[in-house]
Amino acid sequence: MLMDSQDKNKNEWSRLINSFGFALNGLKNAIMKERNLQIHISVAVLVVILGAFFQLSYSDWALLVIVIGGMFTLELVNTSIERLVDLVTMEFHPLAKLAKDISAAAVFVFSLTAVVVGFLIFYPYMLEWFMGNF
Ligand SMILES: Nc1ncnc2c1ncn2[C@@H]1O[C@H](COP(=O)(O)OP(=O)(O)OP(=O)(O)O)[C@@H](O)[C@H]1O
Repeated sequence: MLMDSQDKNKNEWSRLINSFGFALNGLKNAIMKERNLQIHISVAVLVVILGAFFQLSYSDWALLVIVIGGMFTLELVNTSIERLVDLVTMEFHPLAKLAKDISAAAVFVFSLTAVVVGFLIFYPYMLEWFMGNF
């Protein structure tokens, strides 16, 4: 009985470790193949450097982390939808077009949101910096 529950626990752990492995594999594949994701990573790095330069507050960092994480997540979901559509059909199909276009629209809407949030976060710091330096 004790052995059974130990085996079950071990099984649960190995399933958990396996699913991390699958997720990392998906992440690696998307980063290596998706140009948009590479652009987002470069922009995120620049934004983090800018954040360090302006010494953002904890709450502003938290907002930035949510926006950057959300952007990556959405881009990964978009990539996954593109792959799924390609798996279903390589022929031209109006529904395939709609699925890809709407998925791309979701990324676009969040990108605009991220730009606005970024502006709202950085504007006061930039203003203060300009006031102090000019
Ligand atoms: N099977 C299809 N049927 C109809 N339209 C399609 C189909 N596949 C792609 N499209 C259209 O062509 C556009 C570009 O397709 P593509 O597969 O190159 O996707 P993408 O958004 O450029 O993604 P990526 O280049 O990152 O793989 C889509 O947004 C969609 O409008």
